Amino acid sequence: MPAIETNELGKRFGDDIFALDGVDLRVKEGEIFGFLGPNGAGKSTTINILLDFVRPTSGSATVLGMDAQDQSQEIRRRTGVLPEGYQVYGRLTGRQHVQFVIDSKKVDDNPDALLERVGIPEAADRKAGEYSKGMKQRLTLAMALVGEPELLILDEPSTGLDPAGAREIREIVREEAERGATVFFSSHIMEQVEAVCDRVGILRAGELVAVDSIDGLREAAGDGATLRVELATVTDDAIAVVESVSGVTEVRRRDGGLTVSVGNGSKTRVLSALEDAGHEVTDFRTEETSLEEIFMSYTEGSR
Ligand SMILES: Nc1ncnc2c1ncn2[C@@H]1O[C@H](COP(=O)(O)OP(=O)(O)OP(=O)(O)O)[C@@H](O)[C@H]1O
Repeated sequence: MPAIETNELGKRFGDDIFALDGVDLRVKEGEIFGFLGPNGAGKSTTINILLDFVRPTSGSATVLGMDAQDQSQEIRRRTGVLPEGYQVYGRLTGRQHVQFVIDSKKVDDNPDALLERVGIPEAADRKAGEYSKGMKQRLTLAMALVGEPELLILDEPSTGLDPAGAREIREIVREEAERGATVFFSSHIMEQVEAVCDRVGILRAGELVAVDSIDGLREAAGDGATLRVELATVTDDAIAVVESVSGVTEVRRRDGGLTVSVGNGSKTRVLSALEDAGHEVTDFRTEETSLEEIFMSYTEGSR
């Protein structure tokens, strides 16, 4: 049974905003799934439908094998959610927030242990209205972790966090997956996604344009690569030589060398063209396509 499944899911706002258009998504049990897409692609709308905060206009969705609309209460009981833009209750303390979720889920977690886990134990007795943005985000994560949920749905969990906070989130996500939970999270931070996700889905203008492991996406993106060429001296002539090699799509001067985007088969031609023109190449290596480049290729309309 998939942890999340949508069938031809569609959502229209008003007459002409198609937030989702026939999305078929399957998230396997136990995996860490990154849900990517540019602003307005429909990520939050999808998440809101899974949790029955928003009703679809077509298609259907199941979460943990249950219908997202008919069994939403049971889904929310078994799911930990970090919603986008969660507003804290300014007058309640951090501990009271977590205790509230503990009580509503009828579990007996220790709120202080959860606040400790997300890195804000010393703020337990302070009013959440006084928390910084990152502290509020950490508090919201602690609330999502209550009751060891089978599924975690995190909408932009790293928003507002400093680098240490982002790393802690990655650790928590991994720990949760090791415990057996499925983690579904949306993010714009590609390094974060690349570091923890088993698979990613890329949404673009309401349509799912790719679903695969990052390596799978890299393969599908073709044989294009980025070359790093170190030269004894970088000159305009060297740049012109590289630009004239067939298959080269972009040449950038960076630090003491060149960063070159090339298609399949052009790598060695770049090297020989430079040497033929009398330029001394001191180092030459291929860089892996980053998730960010893959993301851009799917979402900028270039494929
Ligand atoms: N309540 C609403 N009323 C009208 N349009 C809406 C509503 N909620 C979302 N939309 C529209 O649906 C589309 C998808 O929005 P959504 O918030 O799902 O995108 P997103 O991928 O989560 O974006 P972001 O990365 O900016 O959070 C956008 O065009 C948005 O304006």
